[in-house]
Amino acid sequence: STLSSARYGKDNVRVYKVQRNEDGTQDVTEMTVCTLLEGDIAASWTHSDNANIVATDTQKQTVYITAKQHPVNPPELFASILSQHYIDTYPRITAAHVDVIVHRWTRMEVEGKPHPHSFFRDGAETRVVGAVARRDKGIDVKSGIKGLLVLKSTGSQFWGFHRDEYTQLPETWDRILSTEVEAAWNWKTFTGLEEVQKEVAGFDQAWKDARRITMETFAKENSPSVQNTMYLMSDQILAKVPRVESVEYSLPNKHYFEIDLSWHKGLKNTGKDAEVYAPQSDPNGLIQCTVTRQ
Ligand SMILES: O=c1[nH]c(=O)c2nn[nH]c2[nH]1
Repeated sequence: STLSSARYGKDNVRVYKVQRNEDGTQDVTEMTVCTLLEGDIAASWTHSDNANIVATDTQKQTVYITAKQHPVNPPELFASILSQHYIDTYPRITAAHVDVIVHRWTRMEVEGKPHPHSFFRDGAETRVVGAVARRDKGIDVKSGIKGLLVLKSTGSQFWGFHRDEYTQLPETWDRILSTEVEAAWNWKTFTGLEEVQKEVAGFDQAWKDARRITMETFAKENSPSVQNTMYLMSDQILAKVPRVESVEYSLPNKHYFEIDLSWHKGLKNTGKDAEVYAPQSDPNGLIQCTVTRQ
């Protein structure tokens, strides 16, 4: 046998960092980090030789120390610093993958004012980042949104699709549309940390733009399909963020089925009379795309 590929590290490293500001307010960041290393490490798999293995526990400690000694925001900067650390520190490591999931702690409004040090978790939505530092090849950064659950009660259609003896789905010009947004945008490779540092303001702006574009397009478009709507979202993000080379969406179609209640005294609850629906846990549609610059 031959070892065709290998990477290893520590997953689910939970990190919280507080920033105590001059004005007495405090900011918090909570993330879950995964680091995976590649390089001249095959001997650990094939010859029980661990000489070049940076232990996963060492990687966990490195996450904590890096979070203490460097900014954790924007997550693209933190992930890039952490991944580049492995290339700079361990000659046998050739690639370091760092994935960061940032959880939401939204500042509370108390008596009409932002509270200096109290926050709440407004949803399972996360901001996600993947950074890969490769020796002598720069740093690739992928930013994204996960778990943003949205629904619209109308303004969604699906008709004109192929019909044959397997097709039961009726065409619709007015349906509920719900999805859990997974979106990502890939940045042009950074030559190194200096170039990442120059983009720091751009990372937060891009995340705000991508999140706004996603929700605005979802809300405003009378969607002819999930496919078309996600393409319009991607196109706008590419137009807004010149340094992004491609945009990816993966959108489950979380169905809400009409319930025919006509068996009960002729109760009308389908078509234009539909008001009570059955939300479906499964199965779900899944629509995916990658859109790149022309
Ligand atoms: O937006 C949609 N796209 C599809 O491909 C599909 N198939 N069934 N329902 C659907 N809705």
